[in-house]
Amino acid sequence: MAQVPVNVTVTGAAGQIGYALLFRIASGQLLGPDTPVKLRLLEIPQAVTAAEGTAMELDDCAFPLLKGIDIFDDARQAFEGANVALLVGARPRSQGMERGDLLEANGGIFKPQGEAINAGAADDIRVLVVGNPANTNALIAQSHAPDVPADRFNAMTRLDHNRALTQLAKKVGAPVTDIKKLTIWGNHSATQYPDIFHAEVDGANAAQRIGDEAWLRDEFIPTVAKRGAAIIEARGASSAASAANAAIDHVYDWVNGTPEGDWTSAAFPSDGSYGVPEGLISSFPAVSRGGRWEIVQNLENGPFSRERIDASVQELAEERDTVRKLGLV
Ligand SMILES: NC(=O)C1=CN([C@@H]2O[C@H](COP(=O)(O)OP(=O)(O)OC[C@H]3O[C@@H](n4cnc5c(N)ncnc54)[C@H](O)[C@@H]3O)[C@@H](O)[C@H]2O)C=CC1
Ligand SMILES: O=C([O-])CC(=O)C(=O)O
Repeated sequence: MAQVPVNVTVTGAAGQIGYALLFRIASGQLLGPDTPVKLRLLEIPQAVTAAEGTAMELDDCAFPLLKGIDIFDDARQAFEGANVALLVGARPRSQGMERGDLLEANGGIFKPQGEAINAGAADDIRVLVVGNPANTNALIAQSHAPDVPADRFNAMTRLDHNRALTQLAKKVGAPVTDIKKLTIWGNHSATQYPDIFHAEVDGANAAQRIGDEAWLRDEFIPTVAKRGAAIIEARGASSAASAANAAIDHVYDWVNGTPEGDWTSAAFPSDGSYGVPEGLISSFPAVSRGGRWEIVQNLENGPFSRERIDASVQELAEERDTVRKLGLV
């Protein structure tokens, strides 16, 4: 029997990540090679024509799995019947903008989008927020969708995870496929904590194999945490293809499950595990089973890790307090 297409809504569809993402979704890489998709693109009115241009190119690829493309400048329409929503469009930080201003500006985007998801998305909706500040934008959207289970709102830390995989693989001279059980904890920001204490290189503990805390503290962690800024510096624009790739990885694993014997990193509402206050959308070591994320439990975190997890979680709590004061959550 022919499968019913999955509705995938993408916001910021005419942006750089959108351009790198849409062709991969349409070719089957988001949900798998047997799942037909319909794209629902949301843009601001000024960028609708650009989105139409991308839609023309998508048509010109004749992707067998692509069963339709609709373009909207209205969130209610764009999220109608959505099964998967990738919230990429966001207000970038402009010069002189304080963090509070940025959070407020993004509240104007993510609050109505959360309401629109609540009003019209499909019962199985899964939302991944990519637009920065991703964790708190996800919290804003989630808090305006009271009828949707909170754990359907995720923020993306998979790009940080993938960055950490490659940095560690290069250090030990192993292929990335030999690295398992890495974790990004906390916020998708410079306070994030990439943790290799539980990671394995071809089955051996990574931290013990490297045995060099100075490298960990002074090279690995800052390289991963500040990679976004380094890309902006080098490229003159923020990461786009790698961000799109991470969004594909995140949703693919969420829907299809993570491989046995490994875990990944994803940000979703805390259940209080590892001392992260309940409800904060924080990154955890996570496996996906039956279409739901589960936090990997019972990892022992020493003082080096604890201090860094706490600092990033503290930043998330401060962002939550700021948006609370603004009446956004
Ligand atoms: N979580 C992560 O790991 C990463 C997050 N990002 C973030 O992703 C976001 C998008 O990045 P780019 O595609 O490079 O930006 P971009 O500026 O090229 O594209 C953003 C698009 O969003 C659209 N947009 C703005 N407000 C909208 C709204 N209310 N509804 C629908 N569309 C709207 C804009 O018109 C624009 O086309 C940024 O916030 C960036 O910081 C980027 C890289 C990694
Ligand atoms: O800072 C940005 O806009 C880009 C970003 O999140 C990243 O590359 O991790």
